[in-house]
Amino acid sequence: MIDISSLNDRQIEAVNWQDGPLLVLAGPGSGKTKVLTSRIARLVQESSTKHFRILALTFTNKAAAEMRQRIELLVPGSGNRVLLTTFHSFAGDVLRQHGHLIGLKPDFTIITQEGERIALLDEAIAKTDLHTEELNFSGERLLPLINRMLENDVSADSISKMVLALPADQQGPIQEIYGAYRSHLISCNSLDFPTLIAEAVRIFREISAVCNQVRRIYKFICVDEFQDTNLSQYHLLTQLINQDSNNLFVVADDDQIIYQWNGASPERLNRLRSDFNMNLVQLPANYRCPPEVIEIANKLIAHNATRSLDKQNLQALKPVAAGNAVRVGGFNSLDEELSWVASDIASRSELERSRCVVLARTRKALEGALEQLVAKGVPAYLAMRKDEFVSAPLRWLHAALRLANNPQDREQARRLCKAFYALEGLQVDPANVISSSEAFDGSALRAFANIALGRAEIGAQTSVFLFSAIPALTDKLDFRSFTLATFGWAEMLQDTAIGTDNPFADYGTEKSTWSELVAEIEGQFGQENVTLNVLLQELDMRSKAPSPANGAVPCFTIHASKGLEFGHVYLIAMVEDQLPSWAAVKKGADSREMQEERRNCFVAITRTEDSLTLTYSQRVFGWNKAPSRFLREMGLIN
Ligand SMILES: Nc1ncnc2c1ncn2[C@@H]1O[C@H](COP(=O)(O)OP(=O)(O)OP(=O)(O)O)[C@@H](O)[C@H]1O
Repeated sequence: MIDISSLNDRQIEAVNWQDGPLLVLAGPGSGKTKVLTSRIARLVQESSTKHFRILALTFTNKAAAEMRQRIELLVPGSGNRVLLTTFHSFAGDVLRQHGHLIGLKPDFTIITQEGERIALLDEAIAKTDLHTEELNFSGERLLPLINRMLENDVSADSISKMVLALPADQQGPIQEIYGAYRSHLISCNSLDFPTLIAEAVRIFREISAVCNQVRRIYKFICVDEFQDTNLSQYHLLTQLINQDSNNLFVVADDDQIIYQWNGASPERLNRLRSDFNMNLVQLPANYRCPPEVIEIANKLIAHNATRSLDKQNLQALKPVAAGNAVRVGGFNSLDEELSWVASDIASRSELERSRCVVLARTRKALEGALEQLVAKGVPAYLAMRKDEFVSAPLRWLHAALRLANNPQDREQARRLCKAFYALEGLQVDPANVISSSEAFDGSALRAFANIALGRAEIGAQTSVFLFSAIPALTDKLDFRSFTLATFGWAEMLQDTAIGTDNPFADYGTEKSTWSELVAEIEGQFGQENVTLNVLLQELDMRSKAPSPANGAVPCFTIHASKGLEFGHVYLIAMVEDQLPSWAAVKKGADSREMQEERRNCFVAITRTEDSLTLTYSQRVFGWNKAPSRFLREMGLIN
């Protein structure tokens, strides 16, 4: 039996929820993750003789990995009964299995770079007969609109309504370009993040056999952080629900919607409640924050008009501790402010320092904070997504694997040759690689090896490596042996490397990141199910940023801090035009944008376990700024 004795009554009610739809409307720090993982563990344990599976959808790989670990601890060996994954990864899985029904091959490529998406959109526009010069259309100009259409799951049926807001002469062309972009991606066997979801929805909608199969397998569906779903993700979810049982368990907090710009919306929660007639359990008890923080959080969020009408106030369960749990500091300039913050963090013991975080609405303010921390000898880092590896050995490995998977990929041939030059100092022309690949059954990778091996300047170690590893990879697609062989080769080159241009900078860190990511993917799918395609697609969905050094102080945007908790929170640059943002201030006090900014502030302050420090300055980036209106709304300044 799962031990739920430490849970409160409402948490227990949610954990023991059996069939039918339930919305767990819960504030920050109320144990949402605990409830979700305990319920899944209980369902698995109580149905050990059954074969159905449970699907749990999250928004980040990190959240999915953490929950998988927690469930594994509660019910060891539960991996084959539970699929804990992100919306995008789930859609990728569906498309690998069923994408052939819409003309997609299982080894499709995921496009993560904005520039590549723009180029594909330009190609799609060129394929139409439209005179786009007159309309001043380009991929760069249209991509944001196409994104919005994809986030809103615009289909062939609904598109004419969606484009009504555009000038009359643009409506027809935009409809055509939207269709052309989706078809072009499929003809290139490529998808970007929004089309991953959109094409999975299309399969479910158009091919009922697929939809029914998925509904039969997944008897229970759970969603974490539902408030972040855009319409397209919502449609994906609704297709999965078996209408007879409606076993949908959703955890959400409408006060933590901070992805409105990405298609999330406060109305979606209301729609869910009416579409599925959801039962409701609220978790207002907060185990994380000091009562002083809860008091200001309640005051702040009460100013938002679009909350669920029946939403209960947060209740503080932590006792009041000695000392000030909330501090406010006003300064003359941002430099002075950040210098004070860095000194305050530096003055803490090593242990307490490692429990600190610096939060800001924008990266620019965080860069200043990082500089000040480092100057005061405090190890710190800026969290950011890293889409591609940068060290030459990892770039070479990644390009080689991508080329093995997609033998005629010109871009990967170019990257392979570039990384090879950095490592071996030998120039191979990518155009030559592609044009000579016909003689190697279309394999650009074998053509590359043939050209490189024919060059007199090639080193003996590289020769041996290419001669044995490339055919082994292209024949069996065994990425594990190839990875080991590549690391071995790279390390031999590293030992003899000379010169100042170091192609091995970051190699050690990136090698560890590679291994961690592969282990995470194998943990999600089971080692035997991770083929080369699965590996590459899942790698594309993950950040390649290294794990931070132990004890280093994170400098996070508020968005990056979502779902996390920290001993001491420093929320900096609390001025108008930063938090709230300039765009929200321009839209006005009652705008949707201003409410989203208020939720940003709410998310930031509720990360606090022990102490919260809010700082602002008169001069920020050279401009005079007023203190944030949120400080007043929280009752912290007059
Ligand atoms: N019944 C409980 N008794 C004691 N501590 C609890 C209980 N439930 C949750 N907690 C603690 O409260 C903290 C917050 O829990 P959790 O991380 O699950 O919050 P959350 O609701 O997912 O928060 P957020 O919305 O901010 O991401 C954790 O440290 C957790 O251990």
